[in-house]
Amino acid sequence: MKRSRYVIYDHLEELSNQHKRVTTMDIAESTGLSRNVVTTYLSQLLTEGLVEKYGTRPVYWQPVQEQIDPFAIFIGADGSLKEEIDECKAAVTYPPKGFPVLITGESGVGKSYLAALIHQYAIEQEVIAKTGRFVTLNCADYANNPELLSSVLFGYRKGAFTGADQDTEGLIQQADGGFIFLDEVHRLNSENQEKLFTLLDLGKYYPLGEKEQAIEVDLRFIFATTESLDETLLRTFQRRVPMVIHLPAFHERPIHERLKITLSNFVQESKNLNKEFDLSLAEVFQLVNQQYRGNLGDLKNRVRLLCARAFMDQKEQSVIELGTKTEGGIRIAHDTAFDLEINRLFEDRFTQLTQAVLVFEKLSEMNECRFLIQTEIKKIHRQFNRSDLTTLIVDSYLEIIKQQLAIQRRRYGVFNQLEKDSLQQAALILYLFVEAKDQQYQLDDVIERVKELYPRSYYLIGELIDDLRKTLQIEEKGIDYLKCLFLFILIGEEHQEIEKVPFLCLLLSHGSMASSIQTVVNSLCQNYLFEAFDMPIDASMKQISLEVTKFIQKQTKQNQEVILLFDMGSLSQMYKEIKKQSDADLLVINNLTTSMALDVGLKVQQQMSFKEIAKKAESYSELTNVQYFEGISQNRNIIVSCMSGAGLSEEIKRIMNQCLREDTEIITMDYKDLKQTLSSHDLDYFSNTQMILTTTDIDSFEALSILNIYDVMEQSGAEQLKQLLMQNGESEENCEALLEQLLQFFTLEGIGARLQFLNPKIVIQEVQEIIEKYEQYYELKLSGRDLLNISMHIALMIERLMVNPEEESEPEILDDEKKEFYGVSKSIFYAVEKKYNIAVDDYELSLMYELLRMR
Ligand SMILES: Nc1ncnc2c1ncn2[C@@H]1O[C@H](COP(=O)(O)OP(=O)(O)OP(=O)(O)O)[C@@H](O)[C@H]1O
Repeated sequence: MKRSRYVIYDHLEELSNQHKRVTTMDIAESTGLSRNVVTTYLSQLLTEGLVEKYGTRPVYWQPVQEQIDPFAIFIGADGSLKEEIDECKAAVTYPPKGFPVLITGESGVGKSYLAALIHQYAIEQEVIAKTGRFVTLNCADYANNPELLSSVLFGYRKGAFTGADQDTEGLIQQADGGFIFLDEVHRLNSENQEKLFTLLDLGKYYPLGEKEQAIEVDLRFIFATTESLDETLLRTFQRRVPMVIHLPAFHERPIHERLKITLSNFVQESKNLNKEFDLSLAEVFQLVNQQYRGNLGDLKNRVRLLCARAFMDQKEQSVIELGTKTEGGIRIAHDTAFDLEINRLFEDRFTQLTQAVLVFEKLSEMNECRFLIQTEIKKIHRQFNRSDLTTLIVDSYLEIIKQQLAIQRRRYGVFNQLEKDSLQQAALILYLFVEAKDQQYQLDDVIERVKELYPRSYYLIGELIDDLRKTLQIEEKGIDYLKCLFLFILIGEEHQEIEKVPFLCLLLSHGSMASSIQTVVNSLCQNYLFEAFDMPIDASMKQISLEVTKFIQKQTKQNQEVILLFDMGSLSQMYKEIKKQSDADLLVINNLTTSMALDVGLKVQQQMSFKEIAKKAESYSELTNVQYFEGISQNRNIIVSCMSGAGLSEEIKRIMNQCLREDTEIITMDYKDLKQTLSSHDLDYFSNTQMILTTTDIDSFEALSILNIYDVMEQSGAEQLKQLLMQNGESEENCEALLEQLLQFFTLEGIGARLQFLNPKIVIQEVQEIIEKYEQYYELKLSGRDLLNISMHIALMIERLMVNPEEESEPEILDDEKKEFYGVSKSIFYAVEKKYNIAVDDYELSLMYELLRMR
């Protein structure tokens, strides 16, 4: 509910709009609240700076008039031309007198319009008086008569030339206190240029026929040119006019701005003719996607012509139709306005939306998450005004999404369960995304989670958005959030079918056969089974493999089984190329036909196992060859999988690669994937796997050796690892090196993670020396796990004592053994105590004693 004081504000605004001088009593009557309550709220609004008062007895109230930025109506000012507009603003306000601006760009890009807005901005900013004029001159109009131009610009004295019968002031004089805008400035001849430069440099000029008395003026300059700045005159100009603003051609502007420009032209015509238009989107997009020599000016004329013709033919009709609306259309009403306030209202709504609805905990609840998005979108939708241009743009986006969805539906056989309002919601989300500029997105973990939960759906949405991006030329920034929102809205519950498909299935062909087979199979199966790549006729194996690599890289799950059907070429070469990309199972079948793809597709759909599909494929036809590999890798391998994350597994892989024979492949796997792989395959699958190293115990085949990395820190675990490695031909030396490196890594790693101040690399050495001394003195050999434990204890103790020196502890009564231990310890710790300025007291020593005595 709206806060009461804002209700008061609304009433005040309404009363003021009726041109009333509003008193407290007026508001009390209008709201039905008591005078006292109204007074209290008004004072709160006054403090908030939302209202102001004037007069005494009675006091009148009025809403504070917000300063309107004149550039706000310049389409692109808060979008692609934001930087340029900021520069214009700086040129106006730069003390003491701003500086001149040179606007470049093709004909009709908005140079004159921008110049006029700069003038308005200067008035708004009070850097010139309200009476400061905006005087313009197109130098091209006088290009053949420089004398005349000079007289028009600088004025003349009586008798300066034949017919000069009185002193006449020039445009420069008229612009005194304001702006002069010189369009097509490159058409000035050299003499006039000189005069202009003197004026720019000294603020003085001589009218024609005046040699003695220079006239001093205080004016600002804006120049414009359609020429490139390489031209000599313009280079001299640039030295004096440091601020150059380039306006891009219409076709270079982003699509949403081209749409705004085009539609606002129609709105203007609707106003002129006082008629509504039913506009076909095909017509709009034809206009939007064209290049015009005269840019926005030409476009304006084109729209005017179109409207005029249709008006002539359909004068009697209340709504005029423009183009055929088979591909959708939008209604332009004469009161359709481009409401800047509304626009501003939505500016950062996309970020708010993502933050409000992409809640990590809810992501796995498809329905709930979608409901949240829909609720937020509905709230935003309610703020839309039917007569606003924004609505038309959203409608256009809706049509574009519809078209792209139709393409994707044909290709992938999905997007079949769209809810009624989904398209409208997606269009609004897209609108908010496009308008949300310079927003900070900080939900990376959310994206990762969505990718993990819905990998195939995310891929499909990615393809849709890639196509949309091409059509709309939208920015990359934040695109992943758009994908997430689209996924919930457009795929929704359909994800269950999409995610069920367990393999990556690819069709590859020279020419367009792959994509047409893809269309048939995916549409018949009503699911995304196959991705297809049509390759040029002369595509090399390298190009093909590059395409496949790119595709695999786009997938969230990298190690998925791949089924690849292709038309011609060497089967074994294709197999080899693709196998390089992934360790996962691979089935390659050649001589692709539609019925073969359909057969494979159906088997995949029925969740047949990889091996069964591969076996069945062998019987396709005499012409077909099949090669497949089911197994974790063809090489002798060790799988490393740490529950605490890929980083740790990668580190262990690095160490193993350093220490072990080169021909042992170390494969890292996500812990969940490992569990799944173990449960969904038989032992044969792991025939080349020597062992699996994990951080958590997993149940598996008895014949498969699974070792806990932490057990390897123990004597018995270390022995087991060594034995296994040596059975497979690893030298004892390599095994010892590996054990030592692992131990060091875990010690360093564990301690490093816990130490806040000390450098673990240095401390660990000192700690190792301490432990070695104990081992020597007591003739001990500590096992890996104990070593880790005690090293950790000592390192953390050193830091703890540094940061929080302990109070002297109560002396305890010591037996002989302890006495000896304390004595030895004092000398062992001596160096460290000195270095870190700490005192290892009896209490600490008693802990150490306990730790070591237990060994
Ligand atoms: N950013 C914009 N937003 C809205 N309308 C614009 C914008 N830029 C230009 N226009 C409109 O486009 C038309 C052409 O603009 P303008 O005349 O300023 O172009 P120009 O670059 O000065 O052209 P020329 O070089 O031919 O003089 C005008 O009707 C103007 O109102």
